[in-house]
Amino acid sequence: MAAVPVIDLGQTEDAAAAEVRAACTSSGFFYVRNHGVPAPLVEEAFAQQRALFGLPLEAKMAMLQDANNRGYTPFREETLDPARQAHGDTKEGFYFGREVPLDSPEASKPLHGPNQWPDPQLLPDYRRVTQQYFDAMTALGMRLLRLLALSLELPPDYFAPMFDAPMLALRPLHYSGEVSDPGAGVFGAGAHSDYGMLTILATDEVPGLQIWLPDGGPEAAADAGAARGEEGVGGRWWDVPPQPGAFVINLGDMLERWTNGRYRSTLHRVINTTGRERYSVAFFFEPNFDCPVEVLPCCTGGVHGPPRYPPTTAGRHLLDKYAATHAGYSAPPAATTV
Ligand SMILES: O=C(O)CCC(=O)C(=O)O
Ligand SMILES: [Fe+2]
Repeated sequence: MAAVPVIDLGQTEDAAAAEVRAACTSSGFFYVRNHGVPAPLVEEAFAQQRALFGLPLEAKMAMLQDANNRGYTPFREETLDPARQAHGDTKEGFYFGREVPLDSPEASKPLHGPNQWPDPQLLPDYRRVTQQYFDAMTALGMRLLRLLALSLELPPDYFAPMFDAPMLALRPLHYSGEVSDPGAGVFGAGAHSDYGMLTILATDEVPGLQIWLPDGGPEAAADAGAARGEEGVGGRWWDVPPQPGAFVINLGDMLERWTNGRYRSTLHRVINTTGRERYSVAFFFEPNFDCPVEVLPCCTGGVHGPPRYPPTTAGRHLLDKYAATHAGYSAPPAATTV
């Protein structure tokens, strides 16, 4: 079993779903190819992100991350693994969400609102290209939802109504050339698991992404069932090398919770071993803010055991996670969001 298998989305949904199930219950990461997102669109989107990060610092600081989690996060602002990091991640990033106009009723929900787009005089094509890429990621996310549902032996459209007003975040990232030093607590991105349901990641050709798997690799992870490995104990970091033309898909904590731990939200990190700068674009694909997240009936009882998590909502789950890792962010109290 490859640590991170490549799944061909050109095959039948049933065949792809079987491979998705194997990946989700073992490493929690897989690549997809034949995904239908045109290569020139990915290239254009990367060119626009490079231009965005190339703007003067004042222009980026003018777009600083707002209360809805949209905008710029400077170098070292985010500390994904506070216990092991000497300082924040050696990366800068932006968040762009689903565009929600201020006069829309949705704008009153936390994490919803208008985006902070760069000045069109500086980057005339940025918004058009990035929105097109965002829409392509959304469509791919909807396809992956069908495979996930089938992989859990649910009807293929099971999750669709939970994604009719989804929380979506495109996150271009730029890692500096600073070489990481794990022993000294210096990381491109500290070890973390993603918060939400699904992440669709595109990277450039510079390596750096790693996942934590127990000794014995993905088979051992599958055998461990819902038990989560702990960094430093009985496992090691495995490289997830760039694969031209493919996206890296991984599962987040919300899906792990929904599946009662059957599907894995795997610890991962980015280290710089080359001294080169690196660009990646993550897309976080999450359900409607009010969507209940409660252990699925197919993942409890019998061998799956009783529910390990109390019910929550997608919005509450994300707000709690953001508050734990962003220096400048504090979640509104629970009473205002559920
Ligand atoms: O840049 C990467 O390869 C990974 C980024 C990541 O893990 C994240 O943004 O959650
Ligand atoms: Fe991540």
